[in-house]
Amino acid sequence: MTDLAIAANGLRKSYGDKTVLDGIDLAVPEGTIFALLGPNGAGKTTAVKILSTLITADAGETRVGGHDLAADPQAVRAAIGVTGQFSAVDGLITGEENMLLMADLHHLSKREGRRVAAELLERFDLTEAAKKPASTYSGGMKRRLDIAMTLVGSPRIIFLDEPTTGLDPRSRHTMWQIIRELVTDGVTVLLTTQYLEEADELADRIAVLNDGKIAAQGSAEELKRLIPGGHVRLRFTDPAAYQNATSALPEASRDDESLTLQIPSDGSQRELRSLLDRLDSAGIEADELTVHTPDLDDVFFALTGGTGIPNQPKEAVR
Ligand SMILES: Nc1ncnc2c1ncn2[C@@H]1O[C@H](COP(=O)(O)OP(=O)(O)OP(=O)(O)O)[C@@H](O)[C@H]1O
Repeated sequence: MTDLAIAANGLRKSYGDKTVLDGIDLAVPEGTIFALLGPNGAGKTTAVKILSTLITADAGETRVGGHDLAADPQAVRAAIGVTGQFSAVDGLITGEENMLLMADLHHLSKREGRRVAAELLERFDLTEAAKKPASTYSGGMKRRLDIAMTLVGSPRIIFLDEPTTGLDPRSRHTMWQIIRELVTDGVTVLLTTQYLEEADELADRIAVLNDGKIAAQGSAEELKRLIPGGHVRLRFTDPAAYQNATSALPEASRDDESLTLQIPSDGSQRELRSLLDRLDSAGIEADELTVHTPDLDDVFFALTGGTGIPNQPKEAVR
C-alpha cells in the first residue's frame, strides 16, 4: 500500500454558526496530485489553511507527511510548502533577493542559499529577470517565482491554492508543466482550483467540495462516470446497415440524416462489451464507433447544483 502524504478524517470547521467544513475525509498518496474542486465559498481555502497549520480545525484527525497536525504542527510545517492566492513575493526587491530571503528563513548558509537560489531561478526560467524588481514581473513570472520560493525549503508536500487563477493560457500551461515536474520528483501536490480543465489535466484524484462536504471523490474518469449523459455513438455510411442497426438497438436515439445512433452508456468496459456483442450477433458493422463521457463541467454542475446524483455507483467514488 502506498503511504499517504495527507490523511484527514472527519475534519470540521465552523465560524460562528456557519459550518464551513462538515466532516471531510481526505486521503492523498505520496507523489500524487490531488485537486480540491468546489464553487466559491465551498471551503477549499479553509481546508488548505487547516492542512498547512495556518488555522486549527474544530474536530478531526489529520496527518500530514506522517505527522499529527494537532500534536506536532512544527514537524508538519517543516515538511510542507504553501503557495497561496496572495503571493509571498515582495515586489520591491528583486527575484533573486526574494529567493535569498527565503533561503535565510530556512537557515541555509549564504553559500548554500546562493546555490539553491541560482538553481531554482534557472529551473523556473527567471535567471534573466533575477536582478529586476519583482514588481516588474508578469503574472506568470510572479507565480513561477512564488513556487521557486516555496521550493527553497525542499518541501515534500506542496499546497497550491488556485495556482493558475488570472494567468493567460500559455502561462497556465507552463505552470501545469511545472506542477507535473514537481510530482515526478516524488513531491505530493494538493491544489485547489476553480478550473475543471485544470483538475482534469493534472490531478490523479479530485474531491468535489460542496456545502462543507465532499460530494464525490475519484479520478476524473470515475467522476465523469457518476453522472448520466454518457453515450456511445455509432455512425453508418450505408443506409441499409443503419436501418438494421435501428431495429437491433430500439433504445437508441436516431439521427436519420447523419445515419447516426446514440446509445446511452456509462462507457464502462462491461457495457461496451455487451453493446459490441449485440452488434456482432446482429451482423452489424458501424463505420465509426465513439464513446462519449460527460466532461467535468457536467459533473461539477450535477454535484454542486443540489440536484444529487442518480444511482451513484459507490465503488467508483472511492
Ligand atoms: N475567518 C473567517 N470568518 C468567518 N467566515 C469565514 C472565515 N474564513 C472563511 N469564512 C467563510 O467560510 C466559507 C468558505 O470560505 P473559503 O475561503 O474556504 O472558500 P473557498 O472554497 O476557498 O472559496 P473561493 O473559491 O471563493 O476562494 C465562506 O463562506 C467564507 O465566508
